[in-house]
Amino acid sequence: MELSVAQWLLVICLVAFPLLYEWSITFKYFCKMAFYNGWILTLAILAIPIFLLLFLRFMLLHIKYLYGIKIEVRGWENFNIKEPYVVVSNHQSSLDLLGMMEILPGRCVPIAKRELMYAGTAGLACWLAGVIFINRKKTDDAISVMSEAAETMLKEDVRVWVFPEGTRNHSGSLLPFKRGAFHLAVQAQVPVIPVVMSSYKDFYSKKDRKFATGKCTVRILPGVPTLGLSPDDVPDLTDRVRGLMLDAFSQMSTERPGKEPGGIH
Ligand SMILES: CCCCCCCCCCCCCCC(=O)SCCNC(=O)CCNC(=O)[C@H](O)C(C)(C)COP(=O)(O)OP(=O)(O)OC[C@H]1O[C@@H](n2cnc3c(N)ncnc32)[C@H](O)[C@@H]1OP(=O)(O)O
Ligand SMILES: CCCCCCCC/C=C\CCCCCCCC(=O)OC[C@@H](O)COP(=O)(O)O
Repeated sequence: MELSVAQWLLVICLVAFPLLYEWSITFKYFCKMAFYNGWILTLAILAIPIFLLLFLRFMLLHIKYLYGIKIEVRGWENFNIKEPYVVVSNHQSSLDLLGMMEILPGRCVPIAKRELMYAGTAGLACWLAGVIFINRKKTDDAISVMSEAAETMLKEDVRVWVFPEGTRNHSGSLLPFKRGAFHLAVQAQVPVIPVVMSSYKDFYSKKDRKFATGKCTVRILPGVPTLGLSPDDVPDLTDRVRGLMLDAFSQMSTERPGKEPGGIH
């Protein structure tokens, strides 16, 4: 039986792909990231007609199993607050979505950069689900969107999730915090609940093109009240919350979680 050129190419690809995947850490990294983004874009098509953040959450929960990432959550009790609050969490990578979806409280809306709105089906699903978009290039616009969010939180009893570093940070520590989240909490007079995701460096590194299986701990810290605080107190509140998160992050980094078997290797 003679094979056509197309068939030969197919055979070569079928043989080369698994070999490359096993031998090259970089190839594996790009495959896994491509699948991550592609899978989210695909799932978003299903999410578009439902447009509920809670639905997005349940749709994305299985991804940690595909990637063999074990997520341990500590401090659930700190979310047992009936009133609205502002969640602030560290931001290492787009993989934060996994930790975020693991604990996303009900009626909680994330604040995201405006560019995400144009991320194809995922952007549309986020927009329909009520994600709040801010234009980081126009400070005044971003501030007025966040002030509106403070009113909405109280009027509609919603919680808001902010990444106060304002950008992804692979440095293995926390960047200085922007103050928007804390102004928001003070304006609404609601507590700030810090959430810390442990470092991914044991299993994921964009710089080294590494993406293995592993474990991440997500800690929900006790809420920090803002009742009675004024805009003048925001710098101190920001520093205090960052200090608490940095302590938790450093402590979790020394715990050095071991690798977990399973998932896409
Ligand atoms: C199946 C499909 C699934 C799809 C996926 C599911 C959904 C998941 C969605 C996940 C989304 C995750 C997205 C993550 C991101 O996009 S992170 C990037 C965007 N977020 C942020 O940037 C938030 C943090 N940034 C801030 O808080 C900033 O302060 C900001 C408000 C944006 C303004 O930034 P900037 O222009 O850089 O200015 P400064 O920070 O320097 O601030 C200038 C002065 O203004 C004061 N300030 C800030 N906010 C306020 C406010 N609300 N009210 C009054 N004043 C404010 C600030 O304190 C500065 O003054 P001083 O220097 O303190 O005097
Ligand atoms: C037809 C258009 C196709 C567009 C393809 C876009 C590919 C992206 C697909 C899916 C994205 C998955 C959603 C992940 C959400 C994670 C949010 C995130 O990590 O945003 C980064 C933002 O916090 C900070 O950005 P910068 O670090 O400042 O940069």
